[in-house]
Amino acid sequence: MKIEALPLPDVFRIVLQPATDERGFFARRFCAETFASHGLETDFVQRSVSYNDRRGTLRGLHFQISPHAETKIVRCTRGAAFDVLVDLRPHSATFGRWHGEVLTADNHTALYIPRGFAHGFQTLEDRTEIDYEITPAYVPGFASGVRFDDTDIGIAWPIEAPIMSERDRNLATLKEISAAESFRLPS
Ligand SMILES: Cc1cn([C@H]2C[C@H](O)[C@@H](COP(=O)(O)OP(=O)(O)O[C@H]3O[C@@H](C)C(=O)[C@@H](O)[C@H]3O)O2)c(=O)[nH]c1=O
Repeated sequence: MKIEALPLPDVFRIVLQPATDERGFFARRFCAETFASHGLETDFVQRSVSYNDRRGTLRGLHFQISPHAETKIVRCTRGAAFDVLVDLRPHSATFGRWHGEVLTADNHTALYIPRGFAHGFQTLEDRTEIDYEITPAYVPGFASGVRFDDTDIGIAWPIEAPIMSERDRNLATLKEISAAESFRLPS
């Protein structure tokens, strides 16, 4: 497994290094020692799956507010998705900046998204499945998010007219979140 730094601090790409033979391959996709040596969390307490019927489905941008902010490992196990994370750490030099990667069932790539970031994705194929490893445990009342089309973030989503939940369409902008006392960031 290779752990590669990405343009935003503390975000990593995890790429499998398959040992291939005539049967197929074997590859490690989690190693506590390797993760710890890169300063990454090792105690993921929940695994979840997101199944999406249609190409163009967009979920996000989501985060859990403090003190239940989550660290996630995200991979695609079926189909393909454009996966996006946004730095929402108020004191970060890259606050408000986004990064996107294409994850597919075949490119054997996962993203490590630390607490303090918002996360979302848009599916590039029908019947796309996204697999999560999450820590700490999900707490429903602490779910929050920021608008997918916030112009201050400026994400270049690949497919127009996304299929989305009403909740996600009505999320606040980063400016609204930062200005309102009742809104809180993930850290
Ligand atoms: C996210 C989540 C939801 N749930 C429940 C709450 C709700 O009843 C149902 C569906 O939840 P949602 O509508 O929030 O699912 P969804 O819109 O897919 O939310 C997910 O979006 C992506 C972008 C992420 O980054 C995830 O962490 C998560 O926020 O599942 C859990 O039990 N555990 C979880 O970790």
